[in-house]
Amino acid sequence: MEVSEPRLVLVFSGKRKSGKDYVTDLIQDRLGSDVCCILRLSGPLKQQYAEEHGLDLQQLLGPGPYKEQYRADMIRWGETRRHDDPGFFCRLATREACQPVWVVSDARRQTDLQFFCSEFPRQTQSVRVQSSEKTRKQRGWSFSTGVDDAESECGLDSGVEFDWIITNEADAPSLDEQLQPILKLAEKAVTSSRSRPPDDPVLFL
Ligand SMILES: Nc1ncnc2c1ncn2[C@@H]1O[C@H](COP(=O)(O)OP(=O)(O)OP(=O)(O)O)[C@@H](O)[C@H]1O
Ligand SMILES: C[C@@](O)(CCOP(=O)(O)O)CC(=O)O
Repeated sequence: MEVSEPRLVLVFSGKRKSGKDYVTDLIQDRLGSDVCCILRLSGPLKQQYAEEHGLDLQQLLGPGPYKEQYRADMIRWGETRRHDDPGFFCRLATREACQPVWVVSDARRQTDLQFFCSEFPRQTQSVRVQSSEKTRKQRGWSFSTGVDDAESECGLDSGVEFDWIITNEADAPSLDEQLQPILKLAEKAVTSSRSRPPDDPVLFL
């Protein structure tokens, strides 16, 4: 299914090891990859960084400890590119997206959210994934100065009224239950995209 403009853009943010990738993978699994794509703003950043530094891109993209050795430097490297053009990685990450539902897995800065809100004001919904420090530690997180106290991790801690908050904890309601309203919204967006011409943007929210 190909559309020229997304019908729904779900912009996710959350602290390291809150489970952004886990939750966004679940959404794609429930909706199917023909209608839902996952867009990682860090994807093109890591790709260029890996090429310039001779690193293993697959490991940089994965959940393991490899990427953590390079995180502080990747943040600095990305910020020099964002300095002149805050939408640089947002544009690169979205350029080949063709499904009606876009799931952006890793917004970190106000400028990331502003990009989608200004490009797709009617379709964009912000989603925060939250987990306790205890749970994040169990998933491998530990505080790192220069990372966990920097904009990359704290840029969306305040000043945003999220449309949805997902609590990714063992004792919270199941993710399927918490994601129900978002999945319904996505299904509605997909249904409306089937009944309208592809380039007719739709106000469905
Ligand atoms: N609800 C869950 N049940 C089981 N495992 C989970 C759950 N949520 C997250 N995890 C696991 O915790 C680890 C961290 O999750 P994930 O990679 O999704 O976090 P993230 O917020 O994308 O982290 P980062 O940005 O720091 O890489 C992964 O190994 C993931 O499989
Ligand atoms: C360098 C950076 O893109 C790393 C993101 O890695 P991850 O999404 O946590 O796997 C963070 C940033 O851009 O500030």
